[in-house]
Amino acid sequence: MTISIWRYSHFALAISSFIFILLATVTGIILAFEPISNQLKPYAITNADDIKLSTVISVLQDEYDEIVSVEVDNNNFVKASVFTFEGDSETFYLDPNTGKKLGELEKKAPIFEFATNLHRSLFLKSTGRFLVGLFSFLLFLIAITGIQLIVKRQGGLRKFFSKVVKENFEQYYHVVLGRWFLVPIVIITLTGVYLSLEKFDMLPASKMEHIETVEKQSKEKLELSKFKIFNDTHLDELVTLDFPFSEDEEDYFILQTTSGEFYINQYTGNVLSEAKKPLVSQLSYWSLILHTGQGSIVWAVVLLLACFAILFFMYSGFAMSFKRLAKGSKVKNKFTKDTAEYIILIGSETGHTNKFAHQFYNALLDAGNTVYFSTLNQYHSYKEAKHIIIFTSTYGEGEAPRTAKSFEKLLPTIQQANSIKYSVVGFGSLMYPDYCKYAIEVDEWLYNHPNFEQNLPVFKINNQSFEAFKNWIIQWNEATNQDLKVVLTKPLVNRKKLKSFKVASNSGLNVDDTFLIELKAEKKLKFQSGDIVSFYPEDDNIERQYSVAKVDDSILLSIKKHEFGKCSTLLSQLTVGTTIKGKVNRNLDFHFPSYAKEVVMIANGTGIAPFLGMLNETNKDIKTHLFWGGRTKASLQLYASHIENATQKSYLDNFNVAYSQEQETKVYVQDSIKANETLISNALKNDGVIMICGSIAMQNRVLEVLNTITTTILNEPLSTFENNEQILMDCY
Ligand SMILES: Cc1cc2nc3c(=O)[nH]c(=O)nc-3n(C[C@H](O)[C@H](O)[C@H](O)COP(=O)(O)O)c2cc1C
Repeated sequence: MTISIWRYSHFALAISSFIFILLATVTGIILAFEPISNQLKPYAITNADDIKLSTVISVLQDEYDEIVSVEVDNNNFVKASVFTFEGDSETFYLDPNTGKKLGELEKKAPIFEFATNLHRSLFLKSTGRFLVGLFSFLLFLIAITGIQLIVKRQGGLRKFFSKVVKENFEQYYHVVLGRWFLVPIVIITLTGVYLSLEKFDMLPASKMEHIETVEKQSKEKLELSKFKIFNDTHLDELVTLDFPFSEDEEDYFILQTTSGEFYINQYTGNVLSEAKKPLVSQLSYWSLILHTGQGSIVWAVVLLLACFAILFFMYSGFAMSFKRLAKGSKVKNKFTKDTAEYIILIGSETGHTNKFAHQFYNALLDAGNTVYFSTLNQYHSYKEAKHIIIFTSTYGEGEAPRTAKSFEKLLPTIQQANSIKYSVVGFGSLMYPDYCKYAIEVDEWLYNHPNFEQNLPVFKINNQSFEAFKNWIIQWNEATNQDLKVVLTKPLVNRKKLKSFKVASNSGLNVDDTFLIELKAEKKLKFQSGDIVSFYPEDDNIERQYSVAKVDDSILLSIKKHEFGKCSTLLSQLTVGTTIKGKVNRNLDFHFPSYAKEVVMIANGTGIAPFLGMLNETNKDIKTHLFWGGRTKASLQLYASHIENATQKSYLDNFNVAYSQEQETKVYVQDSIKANETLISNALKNDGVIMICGSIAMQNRVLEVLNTITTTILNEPLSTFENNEQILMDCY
């Protein structure tokens, strides 16, 4: 079954049972507090498996004239019905070790009474009970379809618990919490269904069949505390013990335990007859315990958390669906398919690709072009088209996403009037072995099709990176001689929340127009190398981010000044003592992995910045390698002192530099990586971590080389190590 069918089923089930599940969950939250509060009361016994029934009987015999019954309820409270020496009849909770009364029997609190009725039957008697059973079953199906969705998303059952790609808050925690709470939710729902079936007598008959036992030889009268069965039974097994009604030998003890029922001679202690609890009753008992959390504070807390998780799933599920609909691929086309020169076709499963395609569509329109926007499923003939631009994600295991499923069949059946230039942009994730596979296939089909001519090679974008998208726009502009602009629309920053940073040093520009600037936060600030600092120049308020190195509690940034770059120009001109406002965001995915035995850092240009700080965080026991690519020897001067310092302290074991302009044959950082394939494969094999920081173009080249190394030397695709969190990236 394809992922869309699972998603639709999951969504349809959730929609159809929303109100009932909401009611059941809210009342479930209230009810989870009942066993918790019960377990905090002094009546609950914690060491029931240590206390023998015979002990309880002896202490009760000392304290009272006559015992009628002893009972342990589902809360682990021990109850006794007795006659006192004064002739009064009493029933109370007792301390099983002393026989002393601990308190009167308590009635269920009205709030729990109310919540129980609502939870069990919605105050609708049998109809309500039926509905609750039905919706419990639907919730079970939602959980099962959810498991299937996670398996598909993670790329197989084996990767069920591997790293989850974070697309947004709702999606991330829907999956993460889903993985942790699926088991409790399946248990809650199955036990709920079972209890409903029981109420409707839909379970097989469960009468206990007594079998008389051959009476033991001994007819000797024994004290109760010497009865073997009372010594063998502990309180964790006891349900009730009813004492004989009279002293007549025909009257006997009736002992009910969690496993069965026994009739016991009141003088000899011999078992007269016994019956095993049928499986159906045992399942009913465990269903009740597991569904209500009675008797266990830990399980009751798990149930409580599972109820909160269900509420979160409802919120996040609807939020995701709403966002997906809002991101819909519909655009009000200004031009028809036969009048537009530019045709944008998208393939998307969950709508993330659409925002990039919309930006490109608007940029083309703003530049005065005629554009038509549609999906790959609606591929047609286009009379005036000169360019087709395809934006498509990859789903399942390298398959077409939902809005591209029919494209492969349609393509050979439709003839275009003119030769059309095409460009394919693939959206995918390096966490999957078939990275952007569908986009690559589309590119191949068009390449081999007589109507099409390649304008740009297929371009792959990892995890919806906007920086990578901007890089593709640059390539597009160069290839088509255009100047399209795309901006990532971000909410405006609240300037009052920004922090002040004072410039402690500024190296000035080097031969590559690059500089190092050191900033000190004016107020105390917690940060680490690899975190991100953002600045918002006042004239456009657009966010600019830089990767941070922490050196002596200062923020060290390495920045390239761009000719028309507002922020890089502003920063390059800051003198010592002046201040700038910004904020630091934690970037937990790119912190130094101090748990690893070996770390390989790979960077080009200013991407070296976070590593300059991390070289202070490593130690002699962690093998640390740095691969850096720059233009010339002079480019390295800016960082030389930091690298020498780390080498002297033995924090850096090996520094490998690749210059692209120093000699005739250009050497790039990916070439150094290729030349050191044994070092790289050994590091990965020994659970080492590879960190990559720098340009997207460098990242793509390096990843290709790494993939070749892992597949040829280690027989594993790079995605295996990516899933293992052994590849950390921060590229722009
Ligand atoms: C269940 C699932 C399967 C995926 N399979 C792949 C895959 O095989 N190859 C890949 O490169 N990306 C894969 N991805 C990542 C998506 O292609 C990526 O997140 C993309 O940006 C989603 O865009 P869309 O929402 O427009 O479909 C998968 C994502 C999910 C959730």
